[in-house]
Amino acid sequence: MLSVHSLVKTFSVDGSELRAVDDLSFDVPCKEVYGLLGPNGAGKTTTLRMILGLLDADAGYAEVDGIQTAEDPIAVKSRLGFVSASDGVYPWLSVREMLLYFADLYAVDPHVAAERAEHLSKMMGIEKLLERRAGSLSTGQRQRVTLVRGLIHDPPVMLLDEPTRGLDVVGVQTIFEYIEHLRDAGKSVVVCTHRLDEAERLCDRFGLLHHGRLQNEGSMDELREQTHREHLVDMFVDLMKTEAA
Ligand SMILES: Nc1ncnc2c1ncn2[C@@H]1O[C@H](COP(=O)(O)OP(=O)(O)OP(=O)(O)O)[C@@H](O)[C@H]1O
Repeated sequence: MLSVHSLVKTFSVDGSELRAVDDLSFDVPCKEVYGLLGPNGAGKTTTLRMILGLLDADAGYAEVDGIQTAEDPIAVKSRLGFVSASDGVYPWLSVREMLLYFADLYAVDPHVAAERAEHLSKMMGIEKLLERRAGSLSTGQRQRVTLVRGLIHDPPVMLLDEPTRGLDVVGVQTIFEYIEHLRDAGKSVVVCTHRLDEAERLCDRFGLLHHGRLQNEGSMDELREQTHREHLVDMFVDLMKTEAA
């Protein structure tokens, strides 16, 4: 279970204050896929960075299974998996070496890690790539490897930042199956994406973020009731229009 409580982050930009995340709260229980959605600059990545403990919040906190990021960052990190479209790989390691290296960083028992690497690699269709140098992989292959890497310590909470960016249709389908697997495995999942059509199909609940604030939150049906709009894309256009007016 992931809980975010009244998170605030302000940056100093060109001598003025920019409130990137403004009193943001949301919960993601087990077995739920939560779409944290918003236009460019809405505050999604800043929120993820605070949850991960990579950035200190000015106020508020994130909590994983009852443990606050600021109180015990290592315990929280061990319960979080993070996959971003901009993740790099260690080019000179083989895929297997890299997976086992990450497992070791998370203090996963080597036997468990070896079995998990095999199992997850089969699930994501990368078992034939295990001995390949990571630097020689295509974008889509690399993305699959980072998805496996994010799960190697079996975290209860997964954060996915633009997981389908740069992928072909088969790659996108793989991500969909991966997210279904995460849900079935009882994990709390946060997905940030600009692909609103994909988000509609994938997520159980949504938080629509604009200027660091949650403007609407709920299931698709609840959002429709709140906004009188059928699809996320129209809800977003309305949000942007409010700003322009
Ligand atoms: N280190 C920083 N210093 C100053 N401003 C920052 C910093 N990081 C983010 N910002 C600003 O905070 C705001 C929110 O940025 P953030 O990256 O969280 O948005 P986002 O919703 O992830 O956007 P995108 O969809 O474009 O990735 C933006 O206006 C951005 O310019």
